Amino acid sequence: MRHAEEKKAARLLAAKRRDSFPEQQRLAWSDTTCQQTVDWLQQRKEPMISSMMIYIPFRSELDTTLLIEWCWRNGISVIVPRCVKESHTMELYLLHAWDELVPGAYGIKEPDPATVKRWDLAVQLPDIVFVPGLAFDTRGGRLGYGGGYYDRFHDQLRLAAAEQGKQLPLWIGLGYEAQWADSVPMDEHDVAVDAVITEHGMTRGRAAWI
Ligand SMILES: Nc1nc2c(c(=O)[nH]1)N(C=O)[C@@H](CNc1ccc(C(=O)N[C@@H](CCC(=O)O)C(=O)O)cc1)CN2
Ligand SMILES: Nc1ncnc2c1ncn2[C@@H]1O[C@H](COP(=O)(O)OP(=O)(O)OP(=O)(O)O)[C@@H](O)[C@H]1O
Repeated sequence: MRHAEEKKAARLLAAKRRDSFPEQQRLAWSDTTCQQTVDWLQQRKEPMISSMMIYIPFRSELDTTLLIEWCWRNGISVIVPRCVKESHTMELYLLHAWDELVPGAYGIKEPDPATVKRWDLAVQLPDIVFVPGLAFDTRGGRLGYGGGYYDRFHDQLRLAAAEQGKQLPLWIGLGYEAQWADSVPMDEHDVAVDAVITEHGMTRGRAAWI
């Protein structure tokens, strides 16, 4: 990986910065960002989405609670990942309620695999994937925790989309304004986000058409 050391340093800085904001401030930004996302979804001309994949926040990440609850109220399927540490891959589940979550890898809450229904990518792709990040740049660069989970997951999506003759889901970062970086180091395997939504609204990366 060309940028391994540079990314490691950038991760430490970005995590420290994100952690430095008081929780109440982060929650207020999170709620506004969720509302910005709902506004964007509602003004889109294309057919209404029927499913989205979204992360359950941990550490000081942008809190997705309001967006998830809005989806539940509006009949949109909420697909949540579960980390498989051994392979650094993610399994998907269809989440209906908060009590379906249990503590998982890295302390991230995840769907209880014993009781929650699996979501099969070979049957249906999510319309949108909302991705977490430590930092973003305006060209779509995204800095993750370094597990390669979302990059590997994107490979799976590409395969499933090709098999089904479908378009790839929109790949959208959620974060605070304070998480913008001048330039995030990107390696060959890194997938750029189509857009980033913050408390100030949506910034399109390469995808001006969204
Ligand atoms: N909410 C959420 N879920 C997510 C992610 C995420 O960023 N946010 N991930 C996005 O990919 C994956 C989890 N990735 C993770 C990768 C590493 C560490 C972690 O604790 N790393 C150590 C350093 C490890 C090392 O370098 O030895 C650390 O940060 O202390 C946590 C999560 C999948 N699920
Ligand atoms: N598509 C892939 N297939 C195989 N290995 C990959 C893939 N993408 C990333 N990796 C490996 O995963 C490791 C972490 O990559 P990277 O630092 O880009 O993660 P990240 O994007 O910060 O993390 P995440 O996607 O989990 O948020 C690297 O060792 C990289 O080589």
